Amino acid sequence: MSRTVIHGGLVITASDEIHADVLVEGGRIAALAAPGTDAAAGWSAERRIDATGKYVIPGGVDAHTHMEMPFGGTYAADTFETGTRAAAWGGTTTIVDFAIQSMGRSLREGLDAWFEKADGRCAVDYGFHMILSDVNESSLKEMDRLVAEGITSFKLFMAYPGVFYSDDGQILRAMQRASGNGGLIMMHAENGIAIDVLVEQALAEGRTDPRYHGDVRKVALEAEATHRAVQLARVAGAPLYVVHVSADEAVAEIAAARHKGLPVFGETCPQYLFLSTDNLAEPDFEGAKYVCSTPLRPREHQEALWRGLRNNELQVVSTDHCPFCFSGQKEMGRGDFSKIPNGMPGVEHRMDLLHQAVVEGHISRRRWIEIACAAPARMFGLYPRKGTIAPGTDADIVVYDPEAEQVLSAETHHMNVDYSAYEGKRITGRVETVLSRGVPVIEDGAYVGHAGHGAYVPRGLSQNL
Ligand SMILES: NC(=O)NCCC(=O)O
Ligand SMILES: [Zn+2]
Ligand SMILES: [Zn+2]
Repeated sequence: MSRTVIHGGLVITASDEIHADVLVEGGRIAALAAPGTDAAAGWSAERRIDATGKYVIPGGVDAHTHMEMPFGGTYAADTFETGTRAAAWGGTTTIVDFAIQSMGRSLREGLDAWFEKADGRCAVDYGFHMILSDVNESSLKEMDRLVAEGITSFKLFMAYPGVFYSDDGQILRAMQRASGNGGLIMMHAENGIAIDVLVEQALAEGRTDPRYHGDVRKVALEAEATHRAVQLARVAGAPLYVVHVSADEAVAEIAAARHKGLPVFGETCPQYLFLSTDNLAEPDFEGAKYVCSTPLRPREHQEALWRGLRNNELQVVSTDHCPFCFSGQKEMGRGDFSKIPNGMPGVEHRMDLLHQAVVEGHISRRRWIEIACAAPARMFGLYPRKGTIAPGTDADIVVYDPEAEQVLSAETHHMNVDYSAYEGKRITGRVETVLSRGVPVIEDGAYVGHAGHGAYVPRGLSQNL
């Protein structure tokens, strides 16, 4: 069994910061010992990593990605191969992607298609959620079987009528089913019926630029849908996880539900924490790069999101990585913002952007690891195998240099997309080494992994409840 020692670093988990030497045996962490143990005892190992002055942190868990997702007549530009490689570059060692049930088809067909896309192609480990597009008696029954197989979370949409949309009755039925089988309902909370009216009116009045995408997807319509989702979950007796929360009033809805003791959880994404409607308003159609749903909000919303993350009103930061190239894909919406494919790239930058948030004082180091590693792992039934550093857990480990300086750019990123949403942004901190189940994937600033190393991980029930 191959052995690796990481010595001299500061091991940071969601609960502790300790200077320790870490021994990896095969794919697992075998021991943590006082600093200097390795030097004194001479642990036998094939590989020694000097982490002096560096952080030793769990690999990131990104619980919201869309590799090769079909949307608006095109596909998200990252494949499982390119997207998981980019994830590895950024210190993320597990993704949970969304398999999609097509209208009129079974969950199984959708799931099989996603297994086919991912199998043998991933650089790091992966699991699946299931998007329910067609809630009916048979798909409800299938939910039970999927939960038993390790697909333990289901996304429903209150937006996108005619595509992914479920009405309140369908949502209630799915939540009731989840309350019986232990599954977790993830909600895209925007009132899509009302939004479509506003889209139609905007286009009829000649308001066609990307910034109107943000205008029509009103804060009130995110807050209203969030409130409705909470009440439906309450009636069903089911837990609820609200994805990509962007608006202060939606955070308030989640906080109010949690205050009442309801099992309601919230996720936000780096784009809502670092970008704003100013980006959507960039001239020459450049705003299209920032079209995603829920939309970017005015800067004032960011403080509520940071506060929510600090106070545990929001538990997780995922990327909602869903990249479309500016050229040829985002451009499909020139003259009609509603035809711009929704989604932004980000899987590579989440750990760095959140470290920047530590540097800027928004969150503590341990909260960084909680929201990016431990909480998503617990929320989606992967903990403690993923999301922490402890004996017996998978050796998904990042050696992170907190002093290194870097500038994010499309010139240097590894995502398969022709722009960076963070072009020119300076970051203090950088991933130096990444191990996935003990195997080096990033070493000395080079990718040393391979497609197919990443394994499918069936998940348990959510442990956050
Ligand atoms: N978020 C987004 O704009 N695209 C991906 C699909 C979704 O998460 O709703
Ligand atoms: Zn969504
Ligand atoms: Zn998404």
